[in-house]
Amino acid sequence: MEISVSLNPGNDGVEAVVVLPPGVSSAADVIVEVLGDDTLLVQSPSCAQSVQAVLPVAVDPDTGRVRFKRSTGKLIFTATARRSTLVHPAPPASDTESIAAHPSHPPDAPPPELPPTRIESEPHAAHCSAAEAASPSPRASPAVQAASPSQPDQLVAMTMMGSVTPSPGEAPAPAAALGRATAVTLKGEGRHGGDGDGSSGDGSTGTAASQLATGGSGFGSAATSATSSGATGLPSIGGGVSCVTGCTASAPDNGRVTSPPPAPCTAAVASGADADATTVTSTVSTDVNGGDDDAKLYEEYYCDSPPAMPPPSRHRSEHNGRSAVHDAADSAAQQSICGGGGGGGGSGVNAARVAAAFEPAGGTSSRDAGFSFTAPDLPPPPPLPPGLPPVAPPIDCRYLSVANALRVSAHASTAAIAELMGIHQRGSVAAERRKANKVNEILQRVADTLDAYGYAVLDNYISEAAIKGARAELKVMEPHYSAGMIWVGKEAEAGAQISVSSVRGDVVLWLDDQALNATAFVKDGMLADVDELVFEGLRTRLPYLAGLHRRSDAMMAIYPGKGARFAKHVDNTAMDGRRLTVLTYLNPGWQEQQGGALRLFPVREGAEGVVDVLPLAGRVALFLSAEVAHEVMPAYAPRHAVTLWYFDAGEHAATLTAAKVMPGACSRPAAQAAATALLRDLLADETCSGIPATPEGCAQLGTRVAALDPGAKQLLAAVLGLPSVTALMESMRGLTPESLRRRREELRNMGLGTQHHAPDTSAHV
Ligand SMILES: O=C(O)CCC(=O)C(=O)O
Ligand SMILES: [Fe+2]
Repeated sequence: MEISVSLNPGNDGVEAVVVLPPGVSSAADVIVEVLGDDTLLVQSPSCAQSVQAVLPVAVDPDTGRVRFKRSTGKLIFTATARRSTLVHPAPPASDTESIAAHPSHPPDAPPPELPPTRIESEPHAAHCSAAEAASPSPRASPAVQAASPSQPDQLVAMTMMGSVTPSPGEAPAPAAALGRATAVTLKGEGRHGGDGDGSSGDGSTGTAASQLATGGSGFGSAATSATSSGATGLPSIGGGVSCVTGCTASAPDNGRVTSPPPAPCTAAVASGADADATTVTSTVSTDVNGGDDDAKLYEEYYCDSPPAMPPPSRHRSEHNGRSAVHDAADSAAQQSICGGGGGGGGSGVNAARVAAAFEPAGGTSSRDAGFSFTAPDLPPPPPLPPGLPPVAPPIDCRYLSVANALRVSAHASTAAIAELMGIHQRGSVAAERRKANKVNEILQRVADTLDAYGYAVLDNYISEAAIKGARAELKVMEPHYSAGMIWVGKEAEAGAQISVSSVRGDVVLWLDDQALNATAFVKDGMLADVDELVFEGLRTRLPYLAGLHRRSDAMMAIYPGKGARFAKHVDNTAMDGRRLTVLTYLNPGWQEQQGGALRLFPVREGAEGVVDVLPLAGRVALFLSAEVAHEVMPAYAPRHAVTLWYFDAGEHAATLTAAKVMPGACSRPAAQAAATALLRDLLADETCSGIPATPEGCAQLGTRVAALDPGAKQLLAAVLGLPSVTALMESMRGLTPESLRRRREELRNMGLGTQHHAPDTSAHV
């Protein structure tokens, strides 16, 4: 007999009844985890079985509880629903021209009706019947309760590496000033070497920044005000990370409204334990990921990524000794934590811990009871204008896509459709006017949406042909992708650049304009259209975008699946010039159960506080870089996206000027490597760090820190948010086993790292 799981959705969460196979007689022999927030993983190492079941509501993994009912021999897992709102694709525009471009939506088919807080979903292509049976209909989907505002959120300071593309006529930034660690660009020698080290003394601006401090429990007992990381002082892309407690508290409780979550396709209806519950059974854990290519990519870049199957909960090892399966999983987890060898800068850093070395100093925002989302100098965002739905309806931009297609040859097939649609009638004044009006109307809707909500979702903006072509072009470049880098440190120049896959699990490739010339679909079919949208469509319509003058290089990103994610962050907390973040998704056939949603945390009063945006092919998501916190939910299939940031001329110029006048701290590669290696050991799990939380361990740590060269010490101090090397040495002297342990525990509790998705199993009986 196999493990089977019956799912019982309730109004405020879900209950899963797990029927154990014979021989498994205690909860202690079973490991229950939540993957992402909607997949339950039940493992029985003793009988080498595991089952995944897609939960009918997204749950908050931290609320998960497992009870064992001796009377029935069943495990009962319960978790509270997470409140978020999934953005479903925009329905096709109802105008006949757009409809004509949708062979699947004949002109006489009425567009689906829109409920106030969401967009009706187009039916999923391939639902398993089990899923259908197991899940309530979207309309019947229960409203779920608000995420607990008391739940601690995380604050991480990190900055993504990046680069900017100068405007035409503008001199490119000097290579050293770019400060990229492993940003790889296919072309452009000199500017885009693999190790831009930023060592030439470009400093960080120290301009507006979130107040971060180390807190009192570990290193640096004196809370220090440290400047949030960012690409301050650099044309490289920065992004401080602020996660905010209570960000959803004021939003109306509209619930997460989703389509029926399809079960993994190996699921089958089984006669379950409880007659009144639908049972979803599967014999093995399923992996919706793609094929060998992805596995290879994963292996190549993700030796420290969360494993496909999260490590077993701590409960088991604490109470029940170890089993072979557990050992294997743990060793995978440890590998994920410890990563490869020393050196620093490599993928072996337990960066979740490193990144989490920052703690919130406390409330700094007048707007929120918790922490500041935004750069402090920004005015509070305006409330949502009355009468608008709490979630910005996605805007169907197929018409724009087709109109854009007329400009470029890459769109041959959509251009043909345009011809058919009658908008490509050269010489017809009426047609041109009609087209211009229509384009204007859609662009205005985009601008109004962005203005009202701080974000906008555009569906079908990039044509299928362009997506297909771009994917083919990018496939060729895949060997050049490398792990996404983040800055960890109070100042971009003083922090370490490390690969932190548990925080940022993508691999990226930066394409500057020169490299883009080697592409057709990416450049002309995609990015030209996005530039057009921003510079022509939005810059003229929104006053605070009027200063947009250039954009970053294109950051092509792949999340290889296996739970790769990007932790919650705000792109620009350091006033580095970035005003608008634009994401383009390239994932045909993306399914909800594959995860990978862009989760937005808009802060407009009256708007829904959490919105999930699936990375659907052709979809473009825009948001204000300094306002909207966001994260990429764990992706269980390869997820392709392009990120562009658009810079405000004034803010950007100030950043660049400051970079020139403020010589930075040391970021020489050797110092960085040494600091990063120590950080890894310092913050990694005790089991693999080699620095136990004992008096000897603390002493050892102190000795190692003392032995670092001054540059490395300076980096370490910066990364830990300490004001000086002296403060670092003091904090080492004051370190106790208890404070070291506590710090590590805090890091775990911050939700980063391998324990993130583990429900609390302490209620085992
Ligand atoms: O890929 C996404 O949806 C978001 C990526 C992101 O947050 C970033 O690149 O800063
Ligand atoms: Fe971001």
